[in-house]
Amino acid sequence: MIYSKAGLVLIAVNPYKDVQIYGEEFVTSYRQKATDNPHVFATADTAYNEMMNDGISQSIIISGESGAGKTETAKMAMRYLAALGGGNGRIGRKILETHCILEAFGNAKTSKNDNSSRFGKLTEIYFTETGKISGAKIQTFLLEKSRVVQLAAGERSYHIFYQLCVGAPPTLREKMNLKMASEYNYLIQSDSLVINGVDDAKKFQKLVEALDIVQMCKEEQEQAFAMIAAVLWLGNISFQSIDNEHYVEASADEALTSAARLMGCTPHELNQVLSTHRVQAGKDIFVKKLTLQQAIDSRDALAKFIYASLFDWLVEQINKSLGVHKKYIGRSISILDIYGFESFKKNSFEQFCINYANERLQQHFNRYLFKLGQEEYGLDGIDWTKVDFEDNQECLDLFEKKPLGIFSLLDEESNFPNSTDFTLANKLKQHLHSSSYFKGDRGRAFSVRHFAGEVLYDTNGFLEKNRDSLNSDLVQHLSSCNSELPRLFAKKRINQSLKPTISSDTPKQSVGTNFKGQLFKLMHQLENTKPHFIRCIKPNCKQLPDMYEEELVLQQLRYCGILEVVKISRAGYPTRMTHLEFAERYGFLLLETNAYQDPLSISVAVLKQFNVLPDMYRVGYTKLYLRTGQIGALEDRRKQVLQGVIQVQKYFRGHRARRLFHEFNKGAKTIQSFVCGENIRRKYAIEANRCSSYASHLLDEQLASVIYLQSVIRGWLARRDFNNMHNLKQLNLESVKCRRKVGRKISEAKVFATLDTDMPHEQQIQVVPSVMVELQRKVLKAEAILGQKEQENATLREQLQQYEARQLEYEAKMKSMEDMWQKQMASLQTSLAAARKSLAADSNAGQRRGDVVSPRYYDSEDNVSMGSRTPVGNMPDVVRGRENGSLNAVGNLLKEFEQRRQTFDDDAKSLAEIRMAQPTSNVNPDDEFRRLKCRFETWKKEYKLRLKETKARLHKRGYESDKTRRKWWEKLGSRS
Ligand SMILES: Nc1ncnc2c1ncn2[C@@H]1O[C@H](COP(=O)(O)OP(=O)(O)OP(=O)(O)O)[C@@H](O)[C@H]1O
Repeated sequence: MIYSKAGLVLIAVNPYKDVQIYGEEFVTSYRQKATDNPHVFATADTAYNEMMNDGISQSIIISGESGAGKTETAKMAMRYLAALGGGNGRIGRKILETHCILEAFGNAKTSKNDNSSRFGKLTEIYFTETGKISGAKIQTFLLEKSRVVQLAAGERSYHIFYQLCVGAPPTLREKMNLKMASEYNYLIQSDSLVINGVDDAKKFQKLVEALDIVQMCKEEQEQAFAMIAAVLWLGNISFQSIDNEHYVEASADEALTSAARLMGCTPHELNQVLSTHRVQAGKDIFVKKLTLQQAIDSRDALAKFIYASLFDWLVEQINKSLGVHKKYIGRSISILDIYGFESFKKNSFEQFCINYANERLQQHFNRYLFKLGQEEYGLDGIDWTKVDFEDNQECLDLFEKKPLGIFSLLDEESNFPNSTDFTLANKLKQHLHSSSYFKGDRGRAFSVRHFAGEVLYDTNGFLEKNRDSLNSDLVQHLSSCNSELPRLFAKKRINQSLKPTISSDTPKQSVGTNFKGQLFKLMHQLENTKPHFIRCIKPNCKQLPDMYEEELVLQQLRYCGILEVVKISRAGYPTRMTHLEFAERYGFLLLETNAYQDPLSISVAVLKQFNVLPDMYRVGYTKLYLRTGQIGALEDRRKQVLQGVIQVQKYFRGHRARRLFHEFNKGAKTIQSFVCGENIRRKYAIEANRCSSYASHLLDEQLASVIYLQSVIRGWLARRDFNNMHNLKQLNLESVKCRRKVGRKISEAKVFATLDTDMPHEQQIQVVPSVMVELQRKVLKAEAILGQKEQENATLREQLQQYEARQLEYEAKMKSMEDMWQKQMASLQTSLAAARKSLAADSNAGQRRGDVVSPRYYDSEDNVSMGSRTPVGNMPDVVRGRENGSLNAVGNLLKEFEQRRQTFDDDAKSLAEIRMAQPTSNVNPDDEFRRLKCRFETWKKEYKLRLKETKARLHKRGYESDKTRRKWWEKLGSRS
């Protein structure tokens, strides 16, 4: 087990081997709280849950010596958080891939750690309200750039140099004129080019993949690799004396041309900037040649500047890729993985800064765990015996105090133009010798008593590194290069130098002051979060598994204050909660909830109910303080009860959901049945409409067929019956005797059947032959048919009688019409005859009197006039001649009358005949009679008119009638 807990601090011992405790099953196990064994996952889980529950940003502060496993632990914590708040998965993966990039460019092999982080790193992971990762931001601190140009024995430069040299594809190698690592001066300073068990080529492939994942385009990747190659080629630039004064210029070789090409300038330009220095004197600018050392420093400064700028640019690109929308920034978990405490044989400015950073972190650790906690006891009225701890405030003062702190003195000395590392060492010794944490040493050295041990520093290079001055010619040169990145780096540097300083008198911020400011900012940031501490312990100095150097471990535990943490945890009350928080969290566990009203009494009642001994907790004015392990029982019970509640809720909700489901299901089915019914009814109505016409047509056809069949069958039956009857008749006639015999035989048989039981049954059947049965059946059938026929006959007879009656009726009508006709004819004839007679008589009288008789108008009532014949014989003779025409006209009328009468008589007779002959004829005699009568009436009217006209004409011609005639007419009138 590599993890253990000391109070609130997780202790992680580096196993230096794969311990198989970081798999998915472990993530799930801690996520589901299936286990609560100390683990980095448990710490990350606590941080995540506290962030989600309390809405407060959290921090996981990982500290320990170099090689103690801080970076690995930070990676595991991030992996767990990525699994918890993976979001869409992409952002989580990106965060994890950043390790690969930053390790390649910011990690190197040191004597303490094969993969030592040479920069500090704070990764802030942002979460949404729902706990999903929304983005991240990486903050880096003070990259050890001296490593680019200077290596200690057994150490390597940054991994990327070796990875590029061995892993770059041929096209890239050709483009950058890349050689093997052993051909570059910067890399061969130490004898260590490879790391055991590490494949740099493979690492390069992984790096390219990671760059792809963080969406760095191939062009940008190539530009970054070109800068790495440029740094390598810069290191290979050599200088040669050009005069007796030892001024130098760069050798015009492959290194110069390659470096110049990669930077986007000419070899001449590069040579100029590396071997000369422009000095401004008033308005004049002088070009000062550089000595060999100055040229080398200039070259190395350029290489360091390019590399450090490239590292910052990479971090910027990564942050862009992990960028998060502002609205999501609110809650975060920050993971701090800062370089661990370092103590080498020779410690330089870098170690000085790194160890100062560790002092700051230790101070944060002490403040949170010892100072604040113990102060709080006093303020909250808890009886507490103070636990002593190693407070590093004095050590920090040694670094930070103004004006006599190391940083202030360093800055002061850095600003003196004639100062050297010696003058600096002397100054420090002079001003700080009274501090118990400072000790001056021989020559340029001094030592500081850090919380983790005493470290001897060599001030060699302190001033130069603190100044970090870059020849403005170099910056100018970079800004005029054709390549994009050198121009960008120069621009940034120019912008930084243009930034206003605190006052115009104060010089540009030194590296030390800048770093101090960065750390202050970092601490302020961490103070706004709830910290979770992880202390990494290095089990041995040989980086070997299963090797435990007790002394080394104890030293680390002691130095970082773990023993005090344990002491405080045991004596103190690490769990603290306000009364309200406690009552809200555990109050529901009380059996009698109504008995207590205020949070304090609820809290105390809960503690009593769970038998927490009075020694195990303290009640403060505002908070409850519990000893280690006491809250566990309460938490367990709470978890148990909550699980029970959830279980009950689950069943209740399940039941309610099921009931609702059944109700909805029933309702849905009812609606469905209605809808289905309605649909089917509608369909049926449509179908029925469509079929009914077809069915009726079919029915008609079937009916016709049935009738036809019936008629055929009936016809056949009638014919068969007729034939049977006919045959029967024949049979009757021919076999009267036979029948008599048969009848006798039957009666005999019947007698025998009744009397003679001896006679066999077969014989009895023979005696009643089938003929008899058949005959009887036929007789019955014939009788039935006969009855039917008789019925039909009776119907026909009845119909005949009806026809006859109607015929008689018609005949009677005809007769009466004929009679009337005859009468009218007779009357007309009589009228005409009388008219003729009277005309004749008038004619004779006229002859006798010799005067003219003027014609007279007849009465319009012709039927009256027709009742008598005109007395033609009485017509006067004198006018007879003239009257011949009139007589002719009368004759014509008479003739016409005769003809017409004949015609009407004929028509009437023929109609009567038709009626008699064809009672069912199409011709309707009644209608025909009516039409005939109509015709006759029309003709009669016309005829009367003409008769009247004729009379008038006669009268006009002066054919005066005499009294007789007038009398005749009057007689006619009286008769009517
Ligand atoms: N949990 C672990 N399991 C297995 N190996 C580990 C673990 N932690 C650390 N190591 C091993 O120890 C080495 C050093 O760890 P790491 O780089 O994390 O140390 P560090 O404290 O970050 O050092 P530095 O301060 O120098 O960066 C790793 O390369 C790895 O081989």
